[in-house]
Amino acid sequence: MTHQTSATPRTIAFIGAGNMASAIFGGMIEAGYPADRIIATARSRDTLEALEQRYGVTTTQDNADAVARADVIVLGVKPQMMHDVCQALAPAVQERKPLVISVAAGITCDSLERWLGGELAIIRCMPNTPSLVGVGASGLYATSRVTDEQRALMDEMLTAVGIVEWVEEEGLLEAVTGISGSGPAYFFLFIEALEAAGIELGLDAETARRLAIQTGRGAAQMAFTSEHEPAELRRRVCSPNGTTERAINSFEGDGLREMVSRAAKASSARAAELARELDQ
Ligand SMILES: NC(=O)C1=CN([C@@H]2O[C@H](COP(=O)(O)OP(=O)(O)OC[C@H]3O[C@@H](n4cnc5c(N)ncnc54)[C@H](OP(=O)(O)O)[C@@H]3O)[C@@H](O)[C@H]2O)C=CC1
Ligand SMILES: O=C(O)[C@@H]1CCC=N1
Repeated sequence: MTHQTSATPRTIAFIGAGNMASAIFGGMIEAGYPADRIIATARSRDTLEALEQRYGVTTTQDNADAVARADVIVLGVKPQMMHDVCQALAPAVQERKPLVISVAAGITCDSLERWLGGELAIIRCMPNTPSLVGVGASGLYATSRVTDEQRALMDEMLTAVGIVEWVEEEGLLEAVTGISGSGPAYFFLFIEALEAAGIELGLDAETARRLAIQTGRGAAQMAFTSEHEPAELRRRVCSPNGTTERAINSFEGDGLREMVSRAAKASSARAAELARELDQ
């Protein structure tokens, strides 16, 4: 990871360093970001000790202390915790005025700004867990106080762990949630189902799992690198009147496309619902 936008890497405090936040900073460190510029907070000492050991980051249970030392804060607690965590942090945030990034599903910039005491540069981010292996996909929205330099810093942080798509309307982050935020789970489910089908067809569990995972990996890699669109790649697997055609017809007949559309819309709608439920 290069640091063209800043001579000295910024100190970044991850408030609530759970699955998602640690996937981001784990990926950043893997890409070369200095671990001593990352502060991670959580409630339990066990969580923090595991993070220290695995990534070499600085840790503390004191969120305000982490904010006091940071140029950028990444809020990574569950949406249901966000109000209380922000209210407790408001004095430290107002004193330091860091760039505020939230990865929480649903919670709007308006709620965050109100809970943190106002007049802040806020970026809302919808990342996903494959950031941990450098293949993340993040959607980003910035409020009007965010400077070009802060956008560039955010790009630098997240392109180290995957692709970045900025959206110009905050509401579109709910669409991003339904596609790429929740999306890894859809693909894991498909792998689980393919593995189970392999077992039903007589393969042993280990073989079925290895074949299912490698097939998902190969298909994604081909879709990513090929000059052809996914539909063309699919057609190239289907020999006329062959085996794949039977399987694809079975999926189409069972309404796979409609199922995927309903699932993505359900995730997206839940993000909007969380925003309404938790705005206070
Ligand atoms: N998981 C995913 O795929 C994605 C998640 N997100 C968003 O990321 C956020 C976190 O989700 P996820 O990482 O899965 O959840 P986790 O439960 O793994 O992480 C939450 C972390 O917050 C810590 N925490 C809780 N309360 C406090 C507090 N008061 N002060 C400091 N830390 C605290 C917890 O610490 P402790 O371990 O000590 O309990 C835990 O480490 C959510 O808002 C979610 O919407 C966004 C995109 C994808
Ligand atoms: O399930 C959730 O609510 C979070 C947000 C997107 C992925 N995981």
